[in-house]
Amino acid sequence: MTRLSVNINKIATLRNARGGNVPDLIQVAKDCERFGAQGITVHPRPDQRHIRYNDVLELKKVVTTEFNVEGYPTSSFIDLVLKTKPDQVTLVPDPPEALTSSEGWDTLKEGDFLREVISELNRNNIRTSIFVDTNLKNIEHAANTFTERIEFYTGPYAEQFPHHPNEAIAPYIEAANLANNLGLGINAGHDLDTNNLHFFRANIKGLLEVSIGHALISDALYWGLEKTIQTYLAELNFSHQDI
Ligand SMILES: CC(=O)[C@@H](O)[C@H](O)COP(=O)(O)O
Ligand SMILES: NCC(=O)COP(=O)(O)O
Repeated sequence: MTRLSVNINKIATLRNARGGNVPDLIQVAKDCERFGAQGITVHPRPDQRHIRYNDVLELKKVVTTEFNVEGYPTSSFIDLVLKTKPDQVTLVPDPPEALTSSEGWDTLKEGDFLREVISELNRNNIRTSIFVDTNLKNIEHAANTFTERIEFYTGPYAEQFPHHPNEAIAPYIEAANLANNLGLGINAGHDLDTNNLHFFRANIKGLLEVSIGHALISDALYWGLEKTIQTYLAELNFSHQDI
């Protein structure tokens, strides 16, 4: 089964535009779960332009599904997640000024750093996932970092999919096979949407979780949040009633 974790960064972007509490991030997280989401993802960035550190702490109090916090492991991020104790932390190698995530870890070069951070999270019973591209060397070395899971950066897949779907998925199939052989759990995310999700899910063996924000929240403007979440769940091959 592939779980859908809804990334609610964009709800915070909208809220922050006016300085008040509309839309209410906490209520949206609860409603995503009520509509069938099996997880909530947030990615607090250093400038807190969307998710604020306090949001993470408040969300922890209400999220009853899997709570996944993504980010670059600065000392303040590590302090935050140790205090919050989410179900999963996804480590992403974003520089502070990044517009959005656009690459995975170099797991050889950053191996010592990742091992140190992941060991600390493991000691605190927090599952880790690390954001990676499909370079097989990066998958191989990911297995030496003590991480339980990897998250495939699916931006390049999403970009190529409309023109050459088979070419777009090929490196992910190969990387997923290697990850499965190495015993790494597989998550995926970035620019997944209703056009490209089903094909990705159908081709990647052992896909445990997708986290989706930008396209899903944009679709919700037209279809409403409930119908949108139902639609994404259907693309993942199971419906609300089956959960
Ligand atoms: C790791 C990843 O792909 C997502 O967290 C994505 O970067 C969303 O972050 P933004 O909402 O800040 O673009
Ligand atoms: N980990 C990926 C994520 O949470 C959402 O990415 P996107 O759907 O906003 O591109």
